[in-house]
Amino acid sequence: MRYVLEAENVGVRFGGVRALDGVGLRLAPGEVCGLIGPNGAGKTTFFDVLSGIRRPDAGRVLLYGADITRRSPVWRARHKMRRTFQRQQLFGQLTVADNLLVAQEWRRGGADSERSEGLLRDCGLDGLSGTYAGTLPVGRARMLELARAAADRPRVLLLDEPASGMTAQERELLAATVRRLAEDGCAVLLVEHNVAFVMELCSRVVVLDLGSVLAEGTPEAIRADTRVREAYLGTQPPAQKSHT
Ligand SMILES: Nc1ncnc2c1ncn2[C@@H]1O[C@H](COP(=O)(O)OP(=O)(O)OP(=O)(O)O)[C@@H](O)[C@H]1O
Repeated sequence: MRYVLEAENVGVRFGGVRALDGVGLRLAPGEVCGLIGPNGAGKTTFFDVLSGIRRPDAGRVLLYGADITRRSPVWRARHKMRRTFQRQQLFGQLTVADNLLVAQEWRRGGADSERSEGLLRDCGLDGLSGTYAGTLPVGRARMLELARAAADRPRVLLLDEPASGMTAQERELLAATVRRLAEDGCAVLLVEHNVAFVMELCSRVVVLDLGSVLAEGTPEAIRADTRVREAYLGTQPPAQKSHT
């Protein structure tokens, strides 16, 4: 099996805090993998390491088997890795269509209007291409972030809380779009507090706790894992209604 993205033994310290300690993860092409865990487990720090925003104190990150640990976020983006953030990072003063155009043209790749139109349709944004991104309601803005991240046909997508602030209907659209991207071969890793959403969408789930991988497996195996229930799932609100 040739993995798209691999993390080996990743460690990050903030002073005396071990944010990550010996974390490993492998993503296969076309896989949708969920990363869950309690607040402070290290999920965002791990995303920062994978996307090149933070250099780990230990361990390596590999893209198609090549060590990219010291490569910049821009280098990674050029090599088809894309990430979204917990906080929205859209160009609010540009239209929906121009947000996608920028995502395609920044590396002088040229516009791919067919791709843009397809994504806008998939993301429920057709008809809004002339709208300023800054005026979109939160769920739509999140979908635009996904569309923008996907505009340049990434091989790896790292999505940080993509469903937060979305209605149930928007979450369905999000799930369908992520599935479609994965069917095209893109490997997707998503951090998400809405566990029901993760369990529904992902074929594999990794649980981080206190900076280490506590468990990894199918959604069924993770739900049944006593350690996961004790560390995390037991503390989840019933049916994750807090994120509707
Ligand atoms: N810049 C920083 N300086 C110091 N400590 C930090 C920094 N960033 C994160 N930490 C600490 O590292 C640990 C992991 O934090 P991180 O934000 O990665 O967790 P998380 O799983 O993403 O949490 P959340 O679900 O709340 O977003 C926590 O103990 C946090 O307090």
